[in-house]
Amino acid sequence: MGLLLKSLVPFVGLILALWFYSKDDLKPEMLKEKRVIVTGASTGIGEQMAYHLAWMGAHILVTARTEAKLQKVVTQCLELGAASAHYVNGSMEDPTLADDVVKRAKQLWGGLDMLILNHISPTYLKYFDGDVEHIRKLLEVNFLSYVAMTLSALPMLKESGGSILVVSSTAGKFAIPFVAPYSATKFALDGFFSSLRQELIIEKVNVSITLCVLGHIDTETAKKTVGHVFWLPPAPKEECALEIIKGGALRKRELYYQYFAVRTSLLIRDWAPEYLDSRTRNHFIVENVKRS
Ligand SMILES: NC(=O)C1=CN([C@@H]2O[C@H](COP(=O)(O)OP(=O)(O)OC[C@H]3O[C@@H](n4cnc5c(N)ncnc54)[C@H](OP(=O)(O)O)[C@@H]3O)[C@@H](O)[C@H]2O)C=CC1
Ligand SMILES: C[C@H](CCC(=O)NCCS(=O)(=O)O)[C@H]1CC[C@H]2[C@@H]3C(=O)C[C@@H]4C[C@H](O)CC[C@]4(C)[C@H]3CC[C@]12C
Repeated sequence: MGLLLKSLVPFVGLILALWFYSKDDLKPEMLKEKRVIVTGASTGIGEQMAYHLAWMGAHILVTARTEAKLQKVVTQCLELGAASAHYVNGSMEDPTLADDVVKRAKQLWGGLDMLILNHISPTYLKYFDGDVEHIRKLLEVNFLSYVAMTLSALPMLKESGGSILVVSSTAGKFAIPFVAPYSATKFALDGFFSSLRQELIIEKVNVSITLCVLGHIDTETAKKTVGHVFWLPPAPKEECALEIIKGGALRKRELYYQYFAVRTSLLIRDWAPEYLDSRTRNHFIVENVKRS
């Protein structure tokens, strides 16, 4: 036992040291003058990403449905130091919008360096009630429009050696109750974009894809939706937004936020899935969850 411990301690030390020194860092200059589209940026994490990109001096194009909110985000981005800031408003339920947004970027800048796919259609947290129309709508907005935007943007991203950031969730990696329709769309994103990443690598195309796996974040929507049913405190949206940009700029394969909670859950998922299922269920106050 003593011998095992003696040989284990330096080994763990070595792993920790390697991890610490291999940590890359984001330099704000990396985003200066970069041409970036952020979807779902009228509020929440998307809005915070737009502000971080602004103080780093990027060119920004934000999208969402609510024009008045987008106008405010654009004004704020310009005040923070964005190289330029514009918006396109519309619903991603409209299958032509994805291409329109990308065309606008081409018209404004002649190219694109980063595509941040972040928008989601509003969803509920409750027992699945058989509402297949809701699943169809979420697939359209949360999944198919991501694919459509990627297809339209790929030629410009190939030219610039750019990046695609796909904002996903722990609910796209393991079983979280009461979000079945939403969870299906996030698992679909992992399947599609992880496969596409493999193809880009095989074809030596210099476009990175970063899948961002987020835990519980303190956006207004999240507070309203889960405040009364989830025990664990949420993490700050401002820090989360910065970590996403950092992960994309450093061309990471996947980004986890909050890092330790999410990575630990993923480790448990592969080795003791039943334990992860029951631990996750225990984080919910099920008495407060609606049935329909
Ligand atoms: N908050 C959390 O706890 C977690 C969030 N995530 C992920 O982070 C990302 C951002 O989440 P969060 O900031 O909380 O979400 P918010 O609800 O705060 O923001 C969603 C954004 O999407 C836009 N949107 C909604 N419907 C449509 C539509 N039909 N077409 C186009 N845009 C639309 C909204 O603007 P408008 O209404 O004006 O259209 C808004 O800008 C999402 O991908 C989410 O899955 C992942 C894990 C946890
Ligand atoms: C509360 C969920 C996070 C669970 C988690 O990651 N826990 C840490 C791991 S552990 O439990 O094993 O320790 C949130 C995961 C998915 C979120 C939902 C989501 O992403 C979609 C909506 C987004 C919207 O902005 C807010 C409401 C959501 C339904 C959101 C609610 C919180 C989650 C269920």
